[in-house]
Order: sequence, then structure tokens, then C-alpha cells
Amino acid sequence: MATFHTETVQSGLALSRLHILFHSVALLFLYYYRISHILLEPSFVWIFMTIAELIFGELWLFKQAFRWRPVSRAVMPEKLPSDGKLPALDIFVCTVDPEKEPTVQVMDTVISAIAMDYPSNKLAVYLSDDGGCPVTLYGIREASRFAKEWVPFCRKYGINSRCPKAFFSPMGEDERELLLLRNHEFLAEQEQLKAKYNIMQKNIDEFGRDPKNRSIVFDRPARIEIINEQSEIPLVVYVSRERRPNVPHTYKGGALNTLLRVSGLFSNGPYVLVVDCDMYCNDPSSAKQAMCFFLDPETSKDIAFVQFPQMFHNLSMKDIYDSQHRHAFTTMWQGMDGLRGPGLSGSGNYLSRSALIFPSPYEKDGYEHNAQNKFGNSTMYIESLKAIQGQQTYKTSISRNVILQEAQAVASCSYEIAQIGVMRGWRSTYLYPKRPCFLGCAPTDFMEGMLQLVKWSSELFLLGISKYSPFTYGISRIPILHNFTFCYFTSTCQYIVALIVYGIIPQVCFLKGTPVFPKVTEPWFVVFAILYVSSQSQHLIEVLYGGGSLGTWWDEQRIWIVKSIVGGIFGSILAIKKRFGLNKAKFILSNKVVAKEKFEKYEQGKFEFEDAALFMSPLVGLLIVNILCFFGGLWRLFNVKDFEKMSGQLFLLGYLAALSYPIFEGIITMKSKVQ
Ligand SMILES: O=c1ccn([C@@H]2O[C@H](COP(=O)(O)OP(=O)(O)O[C@H]3O[C@H](CO)[C@@H](O)[C@H](O)[C@H]3O)[C@@H](O)[C@H]2O)c(=O)[nH]1
Ligand SMILES: [Mn+2]
Repeated sequence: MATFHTETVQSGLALSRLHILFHSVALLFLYYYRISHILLEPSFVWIFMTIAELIFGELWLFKQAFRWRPVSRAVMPEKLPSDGKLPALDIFVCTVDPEKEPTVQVMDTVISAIAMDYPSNKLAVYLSDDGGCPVTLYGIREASRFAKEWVPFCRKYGINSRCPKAFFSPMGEDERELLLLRNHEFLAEQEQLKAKYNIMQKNIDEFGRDPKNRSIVFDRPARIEIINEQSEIPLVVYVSRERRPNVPHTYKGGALNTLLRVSGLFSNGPYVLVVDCDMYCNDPSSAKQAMCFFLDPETSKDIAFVQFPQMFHNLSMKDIYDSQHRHAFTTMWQGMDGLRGPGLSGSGNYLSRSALIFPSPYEKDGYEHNAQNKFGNSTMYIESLKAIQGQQTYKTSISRNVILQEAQAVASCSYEIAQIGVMRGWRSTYLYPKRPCFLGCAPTDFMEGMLQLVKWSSELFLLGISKYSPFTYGISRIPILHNFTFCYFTSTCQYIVALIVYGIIPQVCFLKGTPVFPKVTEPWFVVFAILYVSSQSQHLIEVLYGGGSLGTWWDEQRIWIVKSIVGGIFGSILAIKKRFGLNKAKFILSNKVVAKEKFEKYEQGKFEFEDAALFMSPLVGLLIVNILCFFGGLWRLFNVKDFEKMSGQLFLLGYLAALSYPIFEGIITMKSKVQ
């Protein structure tokens, strides 16, 4: 019996495809207008405008792939086999730096994972401590001790908020009150647990107060410790892989590879959940929801991973920086799901181990050839792969000590061989349930948001010029529409060229009185007007349809321009530096602690540019050009009165001025602080 069903997001699909056609035709008219004009009367201004419009058009086209066949899925966990027949599941949590990733917060995630609604003997939780910090090891021991009381409590009352922090916070209030009404003993038990939770936090904080316990060691042997083996709660393992300064460690990817090998020796669950240390499990049923895809009798065989949206607990209503990535997790991922499946977004994804081992879903033999080259020379680990082939949990009679020793070996630097990736023929799937399954900490101040953006942009840029570029590698191997989605991701840096042209040329020409758009009375003007209205209304409909407001639409346009400029310039600079090995800077780890004043500003919906002068400089430059040209040009316009030919530019500049007003405000208040 099927355990999930899929629905094409039908409402307006035909209309939406018709719109794609309509907009494409309008674009062709625009190009015809531009190019025929250039042929008659070549000028740099027109050539640049045309290049910009070609880039906008190209990216617009790639983007339509996301709108072609969006699907939404629903699961039926009640139709899953009984608990005894479920496959084993390993959960991986990654952390590295207790300064940016406070240990107490990491432990909330670990506890929420331990408390997942899944049979304890089938679940194992692995914490990768890439910093090798004593406080992390201390923290997980405390967390495991607390979990031994927390898990039975959650099960007894059927609690949904299994991250203790969330449960005891105002976010958990509704649930607490409901339970209180139903059960008399609940109050006393809850108070007890809250006290124990506070003690746990206090202990960890105290232990971490000593800087020695918080310091990161990047020159260390592997250290693996079983934290819990008793069966009332899942197996809990602490893993700190070997790190040596002169051996490349490939950051989180390397940490995950280590976890795959280590967990292969201990529990070898055929499925693996990966979460970042700040992304606590907000719905304990997510494991069973994911199993609905993996265990579906008809369609499951080729599913490599199930992705849940990344959602955040620290967003404000206005979310001026669009830290939630609304467009990505509502439109884009659903759109990709309707093609061949969403991309891996790094956290909140359930992976099938088979997809990481076997060349294709239909080719589960043959991995043994060369196994030592591919997976390293631990025979015990290679044995574990065989168990995956048979889809059985790896049963072992080998003693714990021998396994621990082997685990130490597979966590050493010499095992860091080729990166594992999902191979061909596999599909992925996306599930966006009503209750968010994972909640993390989004950057809510401008600087942090931009750092993360620059990190991502540089990685996508590098992918675009790599061996695996969608323009070369993808084009012959991936169905065209699906490949378009990857073309889009790897080309967003191109927006910067188009935006610089559109942010300087019409402005300077407005000041000088040179038109760059057709006269308002000419029929060609209609083409430009149509394209503008068409793209804006497409965006507006998408926002409103997803429950957003007019304000969201307006704010998103602003932050889109800001992000495209910052990501485009600094992302490509970083990418080029990385490409030529000039990048001395370390990995940009996202900060999960937010300064209070900055957070307050974000909550009020006010831009805060502190410390971000470098990232802001191109933007400030463009803003100055815009303002000077706008007012200077207005002065000229009212003197010369050539409204007819300047209307297009007047509108563009007015629109940009209105859009950038809050940024302007942010800059002014930043200045006044310095004085
Ligand atoms: O050397 C490292 C560096 C990072 N991490 C961990 O990797 C995770 C993600 O790092 P973070 O800096 O928090 O990335 P973000 O920018 O917040 O996260 C997004 O972007 C990353 C890619 O840049 C993805 O891997 C993440 O899943 C995705 O949530 C965190 O748990 C880190 O502890 C390691 O384990 N080892
Ligand atoms: Mn993150």
C-alpha cells in the first residue's frame, strides 16, 4: 500500500505556463527592438543595455524550470509497517566551534534527536565535534544523562516539542497548558525536569567558562567515545575525527564522511539524518514521515534522500533580510521536486546509505571491485556495506573494544579519500509539512547574512566553472528542465553585470538627457511596460499565494537587489581567490549567537549595517549615483520638459529611490552612531 501521495500544484498551472509563453514573446520583441536599433545606430549605451537585458532574460528563462511542474507531497505514516519492522536510522549532528555554536544550544539539538519518535533500538545519534573541544564532550555526557529522563517523559505525555529549550520557552506554552489540563501529575513532573534541565545548562556553562575547555584543537588524534549504550534511549556516540594542520579536511563534508564510516561500524542504519548543530528536531515524527518515501512499495527504490525545508525559530514578522529564503523553500524546491528532485540543502535531509555506495539504484553489485580504493582499507567497514546491500541492520559479534579501535582508525586523516556524492539514476524528494520538522538559527543581522551569502555564492560560482558545471557536464546527463535549475543556481553571479548596468547607465543618461528606453508615446514602450508588470506580478502572485503580504513583496525586491550585488561581487572575488589558492581566510562558519541590539533592530524591521562597511561599499556607490542623477536629472527635466522621451528612466529612478529608502535610512543612522 502506498505510504505517500503526490499532487501537482494544479491551481493556476496552465495560466502559469501561458504566462511563461507570453513573457518569452515579449522578451523577443524587446531584443528585436534593441538589436535592430544597434544595427542602425551603434552605441555603447545601447550595447550595454542589451547585454544587461540578455542576462536578465537568460536567468528568467532558467528560473521558469522551477515553475513548470511544482508538486507537493503528503505522507501517511499510519500505513507504515509496525515499529519492529522499521529500518535502523542514524542521526548525524555536526558542530565545530563553541564560541559561535554555544554548547548548550548544540545539546538541545542532540537531545531533540535522541527523543525522535522512533524505536530506541533502531536509532543512533552521532555528534561530530570538529573542534575537538572538551566542553562538547562534557556537554554530550550531560545531555545523554538528561535525555534518559527526558525521553520517557516525552513518550509518556506524547510531547511534540522535544527540544527542551523550545518546550520550556513561550513557544511550548500551548502544549504545556494542554497537557496540564489533561493530567494532574504533569505539573510536578514538568517542574522536576525543568529543574534538571537548568542544572544541565548550568553545568555545561560552568565547565565551558574555562577557556581551556572551549579551545579548538586542530592538531589532534581521533577520539571516539560511546556516551550511551543502555537501551532505554538510543545509542549515543561522540566522534572527533583526526585533524592535522597540513592535511585537507574538507570541512563539514569531511566530518560527514567520517561519521558515515564510524556509524557503519556501530549501528550501520540504512538511513541517515543529517542536521546542523543549530537545527533542532521540532517534530519527532519526521523520521517516520521520511520513511514513508523510503519504504513505499512502488516508488521507493531510487530515492536517494528526502529533504525537509530549512526553517528558523528566530525570524521576525517583517524579516527584512529574507533570512527565511522564502522563495527557495516554497517555490524552487517544490519546482525541482516535480522534475527530478530537490537539491541537498545540507541540513534536515534523510539520506539512504545505498545512494552513497552503489553506482545506481539498479546496480547494487560491483561496488566491491576497487572497494578498498573507494572506501579505504577497513575490512570491517567494507563488511558493513554488504549489510546495506541486503538492506539489513549490521549485526556483529565483534567486541565493542575492537569496534572502537577500528572506529578510531576510520576516523583518521588517512581515510579522507575521495568525497562521496550521490550518483546517477537516483531521485530525491521534498516534503514540506505544516509543522516545521527542523528549526534552526538564521542570521538576523546584515553582516552575518552577507557572510553566509558570500560563502554560498562563491561555492555556486565554483561549481559553475568546475568539471561538474551544468553547462558542460549536466547538459548531456540531466534532463533539460532539471538542468536549467542548476544553471540558474550557478549563474546568479551574472546578475551583478546586469544590475551594475541598470544601476548606472540609465541614471547617468537621465542626468544628461539621453533616453535609453522608447518614448512613452511609442508602441515599443508597451513592450518594456509589459515586461516590468509581468515579472512584478509573477512575483507578487507567488508571495500572496504563499501567505505573504504586499510588504513582503516590496521588501523582497529590495533585499534581492542587495544580495545580488553583494553576492555577485564578493562571491566571485572569493571564488576566484579560492580557485587560485589565494584564499587565506578560514571557513566562514555561520554565527549562531546574535547580539541583542542587532536583533532588536532586525525585529523592528530596520537595516543595521554595522561592521559591514566593506560589503556595503558597492551599494553605497550605486546609491549615490542614483540619488545625484535622480535630483540632477529632475532639475534638467523640469527645465527642458522632454518628459515624453525620459518617462521610462524617470520611472526606473523613482522606483529605485523608493525601494532603497530604508537602506538610506540605515546608512544615515550608522553614520550618526560613529560621530
Ligand atoms: O569544518 C567544519 C565547518 C562546519 N561544520 C558544521 O557544518 C554545519 C554548517 O555550517 P554553518 O557555517 O552553520 O553553515 P550555514 O551557512 O549556517 O549552513 C548552510 O550552508 C552550509 C553550506 O555552506 C550547509 O552545509 C548547511 O547545512 C546549511 O544549513 C555546522 O553544523 C557546523 O558545525 C563542521 O562540522 N566542520
Ligand atoms: Mn546554519
